[in-house]
Amino acid sequence: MMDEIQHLAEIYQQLTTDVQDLTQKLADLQVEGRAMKQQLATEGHLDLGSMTETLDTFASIEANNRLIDTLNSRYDAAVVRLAHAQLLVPQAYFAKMSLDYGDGPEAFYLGKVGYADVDAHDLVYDWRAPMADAYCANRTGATTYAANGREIPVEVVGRTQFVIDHARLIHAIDSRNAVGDPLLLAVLAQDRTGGLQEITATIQQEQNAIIRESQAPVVLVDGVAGSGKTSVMLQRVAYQLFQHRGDWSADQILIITLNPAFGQYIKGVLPSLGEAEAMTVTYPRLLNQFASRFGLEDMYPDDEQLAAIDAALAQPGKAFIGQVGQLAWDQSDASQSFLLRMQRVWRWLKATDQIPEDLEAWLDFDDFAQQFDLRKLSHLDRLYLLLKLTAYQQNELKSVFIDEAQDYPDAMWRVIRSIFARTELTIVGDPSQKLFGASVPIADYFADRRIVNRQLTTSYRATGAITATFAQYAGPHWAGQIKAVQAQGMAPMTIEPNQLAETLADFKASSTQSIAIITPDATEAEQLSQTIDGQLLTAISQKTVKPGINILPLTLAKGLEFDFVIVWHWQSDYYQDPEFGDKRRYVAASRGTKQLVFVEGPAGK
Ligand SMILES: Nc1ncnc2c1ncn2[C@@H]1O[C@H](COP(=O)(O)OP(=O)(O)OP(=O)(O)O)[C@@H](O)[C@H]1O
Repeated sequence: MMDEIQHLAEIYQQLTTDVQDLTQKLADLQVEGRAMKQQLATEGHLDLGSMTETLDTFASIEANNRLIDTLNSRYDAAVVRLAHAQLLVPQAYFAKMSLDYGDGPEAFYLGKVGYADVDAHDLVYDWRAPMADAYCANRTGATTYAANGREIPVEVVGRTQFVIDHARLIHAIDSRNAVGDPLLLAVLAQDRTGGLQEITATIQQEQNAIIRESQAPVVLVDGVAGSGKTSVMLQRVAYQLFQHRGDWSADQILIITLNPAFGQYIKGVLPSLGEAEAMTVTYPRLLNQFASRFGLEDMYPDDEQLAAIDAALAQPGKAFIGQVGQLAWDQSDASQSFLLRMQRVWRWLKATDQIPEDLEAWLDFDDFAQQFDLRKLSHLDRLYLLLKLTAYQQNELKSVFIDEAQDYPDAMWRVIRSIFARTELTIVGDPSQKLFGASVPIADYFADRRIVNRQLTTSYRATGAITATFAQYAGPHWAGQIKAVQAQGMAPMTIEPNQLAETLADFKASSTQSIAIITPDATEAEQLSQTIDGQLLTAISQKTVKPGINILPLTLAKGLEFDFVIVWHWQSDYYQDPEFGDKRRYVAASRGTKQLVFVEGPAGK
């Protein structure tokens, strides 16, 4: 322990000194940059007299450009180094691995980002580095890890977890002697302040496998409530950015979320991992972004017949539906599908520079509908048809992440499959949390791509008692499989509506704890907010969950979590629905981490 206290003191000292030095260095580089620009401006006349002078002038411009480039890259490197040092100051590392590559044990400290001293000696290793896999995968003894396509043999001799607060070493836990995972339990017992937190220091083995999955372009994760699906998804974003550093940037990653409130809830996780925020978008918004590219108007995601359009496109080609390209159509193979023939026309139009200005005016949508016995095409139908016929793909995005996958309709998967045909996809969901609509077999949409399926069955979020309660409603998909890691805690209670105020007072929640009152719908949330002093969250507001009381409908509470959860009108028709009742109860009861209260009613039911 003394050695570790000493080691931390040295690293902490180095980090804090570096923060000061780098801050100064950046200021100096800025001054130097300004001075250089001024100098170049005064020297910058072009001497284009004789041939030799011209060459000299060009050579000196070249040399100056190189100077500016060097200065810029020194500046950029200092910015990154400063950001990393600042990120590590509060917690320089969270674990130590002793690895033996054949010549005795060597210590490797793992942190949120890697950090080296000026002589390039690694002080802290990035948790995403290949050898850190042996730690995150919880391996001991002789093992291997993959690096640069090779399997590296190594013996994991020791593993220590640390709880660190700046220069203070609070705990050092030797994982070989520890019972369970004390650090995980300590982290899970913390208050929920409103936003999701990164989980780097306590990533579990089955989660690590998903975060680091690199074999297949499509990863489908099916996980019980509170199993860390969203957390794993965000850690995987950070992992992919690290794997492809220098190649991918955060703006090439897209996260599709069910609602804007959820986008707010996950905001901040990636920056806390030292990465830039990824883009988040809801499905309707994504559709509208594509629509505007094709000059189409507002999309209504529900107004569609995409399955029928796909079926029509697969049929042999009938009559041509475009204003230009008749010749290419006539020359195409009539035994081929309508889709292939139209795509051929499109390629020909492109090759001959005849792409019509207004794509919508190019195609006769009514003709198409009539040929294949379809209803009049909606805006979304038209967009989809245009996407398919022009073989449009969004290749600027490298990786797309979809959370709460079970809640998206068939049409969304058809669009996603089509536009992201070459993009990596990570899709996470829980079939038992489906609150509405027909269930869709997601894997079927990606049958032509390599898919890896993974399951998460341990629930981390809640106490044992809460987990056992929501597990009752988990349905056949998870029957008997849900495991809890936390202690039993308090049994859920049931109260009368008139006991609500008193129950809220009893919580004595601290200022960092969050309470949710979950209602069947937005109207009831609004009504309750008139008598209860709390923040109202509705589908249209983009507010974030806050410490204190939040009043919100179940559809918005999805994916979020709170210290205390009160489920309002537990006996309403909404929760008794023969098809979705259990699923709604499962989602509602799985939102709380510490305490769960059911409010009876409405009266008479
Ligand atoms: N390995 C871990 N270490 C620490 N905390 C974890 C870990 N895994 C999950 N958690 C915590 O458990 C809670 C649930 O995680 P998360 O919200 O990611 O689960 P989920 O599967 O997306 O849940 P749901 O489907 O119910 O919305 C979060 O508070 C998260 O921080």
